[in-house]
Amino acid sequence: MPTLGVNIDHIATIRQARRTVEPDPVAAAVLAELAGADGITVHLREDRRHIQDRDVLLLRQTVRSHLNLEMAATDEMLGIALNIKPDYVTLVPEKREEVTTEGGLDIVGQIARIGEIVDKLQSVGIPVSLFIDAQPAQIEASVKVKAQFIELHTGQYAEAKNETNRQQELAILAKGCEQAIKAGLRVNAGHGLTYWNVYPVAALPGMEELNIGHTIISRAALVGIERAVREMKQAITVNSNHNLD
Ligand SMILES: CC(=O)[C@@H](O)[C@H](O)COP(=O)(O)O
Ligand SMILES: NCC(=O)COP(=O)(O)O
Repeated sequence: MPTLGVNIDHIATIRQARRTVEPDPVAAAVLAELAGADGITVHLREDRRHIQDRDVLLLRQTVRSHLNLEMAATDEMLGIALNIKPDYVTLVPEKREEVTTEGGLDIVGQIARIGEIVDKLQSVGIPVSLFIDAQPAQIEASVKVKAQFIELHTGQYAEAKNETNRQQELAILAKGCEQAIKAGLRVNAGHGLTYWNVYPVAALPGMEELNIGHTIISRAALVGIERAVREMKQAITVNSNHNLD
């Protein structure tokens, strides 16, 4: 069964909604690791809508499992990655206007540029994963640029409108996973996975790691609300510094 990389972007989304200091993704990463996360994933977007540079710097020092830095294939991000040296980098496509990552990275269409970035990162010992759709040509191109990993974009599977469509998307992922492993790539997957749809993807032969964020942070907000309200009632009633852990 694959390991779990917990994406903590949406802890930062809540913080940035108020431009304040809580909740801190660095603290969330510690708690996620204590709960069994095998890795921590953050997406440092060019528009800095959630994760900030400060977060990545601190996470580099505090993460005890492995830190996966998702980033666009730009010179700015390359500079940050070379400086911070995460445990691995996942190159992802990015559009300012999108609500979340909409598709896989087009390796075929920018093979020279991606190859150059993969080389630069790997020359200083940073393994690279490419976030792609499970299309044969994109997988072949990922082999050509010598990436170690791909991360299969599971968004279309997650958004399937009915069971037939879901099975079709799962079959595409299964085929892609098999093709990639045969070609020597290591395979991760993620995007839009939830408690309800994760198992069939986790069960794909050879799948190494699933990166999951939004559904975990959503659930954390709900399962944590009872305690949070109780603690606020306590803080209102007792005139002392509330000792939150
Ligand atoms: C590439 C990818 O799938 C993740 O980056 C995920 O989408 C989280 O990033 P956002 O929360 O910014 O969409
Ligand atoms: N690369 C996918 C990821 O990190 C998490 O995506 P999501 O679970 O927040 O959709």
